[in-house]
Amino acid sequence: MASDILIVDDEADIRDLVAGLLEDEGHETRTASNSDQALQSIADRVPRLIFLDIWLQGSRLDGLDVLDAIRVQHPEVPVVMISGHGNIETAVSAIRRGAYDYIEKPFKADRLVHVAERALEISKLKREVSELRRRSSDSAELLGKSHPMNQLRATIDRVAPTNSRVMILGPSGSGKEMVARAIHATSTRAKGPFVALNAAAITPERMEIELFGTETPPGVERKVGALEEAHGGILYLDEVGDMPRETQNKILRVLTEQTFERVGGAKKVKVDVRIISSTAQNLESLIADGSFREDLFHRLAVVPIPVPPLADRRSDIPILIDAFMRQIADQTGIRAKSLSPEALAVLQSSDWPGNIRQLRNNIERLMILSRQDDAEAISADMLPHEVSDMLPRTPSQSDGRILALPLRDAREVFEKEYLVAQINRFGGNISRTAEFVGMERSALHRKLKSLGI
Ligand SMILES: Nc1ncnc2c1ncn2[C@@H]1O[C@H](COP(=O)(O)OP(=O)(O)OP(=O)(O)O)[C@@H](O)[C@H]1O
Repeated sequence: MASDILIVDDEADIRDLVAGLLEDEGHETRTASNSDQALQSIADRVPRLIFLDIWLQGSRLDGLDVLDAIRVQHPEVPVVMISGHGNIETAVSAIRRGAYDYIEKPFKADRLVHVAERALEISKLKREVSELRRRSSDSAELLGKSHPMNQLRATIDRVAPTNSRVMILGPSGSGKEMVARAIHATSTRAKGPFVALNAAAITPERMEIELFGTETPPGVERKVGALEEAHGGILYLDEVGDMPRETQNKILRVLTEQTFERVGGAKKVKVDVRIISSTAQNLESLIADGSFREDLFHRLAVVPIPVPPLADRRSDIPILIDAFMRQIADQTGIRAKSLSPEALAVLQSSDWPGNIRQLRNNIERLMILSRQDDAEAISADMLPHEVSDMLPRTPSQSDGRILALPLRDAREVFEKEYLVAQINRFGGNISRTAEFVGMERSALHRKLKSLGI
């Protein structure tokens, strides 16, 4: 298949020769005779493959500098260096700096064509792998039909196409990273990378290397920082609330200056990255006590997106359980089971401080524990203690039994008592009670009236 190939060489003969040989193989070629022309040509349209002369006479940058610029901006494009006779050492160091291969002048036609075909094949495979990765991350669908989830999805749809910096706020395990991935998947950067960095888990010294990468002498392998890795895509900074002050200063500098220097280097590097951050902490109180920079907060949280705790969207729990059972069955081969209405009600009534992650872990544990059991349905007494311990207690329902029953089972027995308990539990909030018991708000109102509540 015809591929767009850029040939960069200061010698017109070499440019014409390489172009001619590749065109004979059916490829399209463009040429550049110096570094600026080359960078401009790449900026106009990213080629599939680049042949790059190591010595670019009369150019602002030499071939290795152009290579560095390509590696930063378009790491997916393979670069084959063209080296003069006796330049092998430089060619080898170019490979260490990320060139795909080199050809030595004078080169044989079949060697040139072979190197080009192989480089194109490898880059095609890389594109396919990243496309598959992207699709598999897209398939991690945000589940839930509750009102808060619908609102969250609408917010994601609104912010995704913009370039605004988003801060996702919510307790641990509530799905903040999934929201960030959903924004990525529906944004104009969906084809670009999604790079996640947990700001809390990294010391300030290490943070600099992880974010900015290193500039090393030729021949020494360099670390590509998360900012460069995320070029053209999204950098997800997880747990910014736990970030040490020093790290906050460094991130603020990148956001204000839009450029950074690699560790050990002086060159300004510019990247095109959208930053999405998240925190489970209350940033307002961290700002009040001086442990989080207010200016950084305003720069990161241009659009704050709250993700509600699972306890605020209990009506999603049956959908989540069902999906997790199927996913875990697919992954482990353990047969998915159903839950008795009582077991489901207990799971729906529990408080889940660890949110969706805790729910998923418990479902996995339940499936493993009930693996040998012949019963079709998992009953309430098979639930781990961790789950029943999370049931909210009220003085009138000290054993949690009534709270644990869904409306459909409790109706005939103690409908009135059940509804009073749920209303008390949600502090008199009719909307939340209606959502929990699975009724329309107006229907619940009518029901309460008819029961004299
Ligand atoms: N709406 C959802 N639908 C399906 N699965 C979800 C949903 N939200 C979260 N999950 C699942 O719950 C788990 C935790 O989600 P995630 O890692 O996004 O949470 P988090 O808030 O970023 O956690 P932390 O604060 O610990 O970083 C993951 O396995 C994720 O796939």
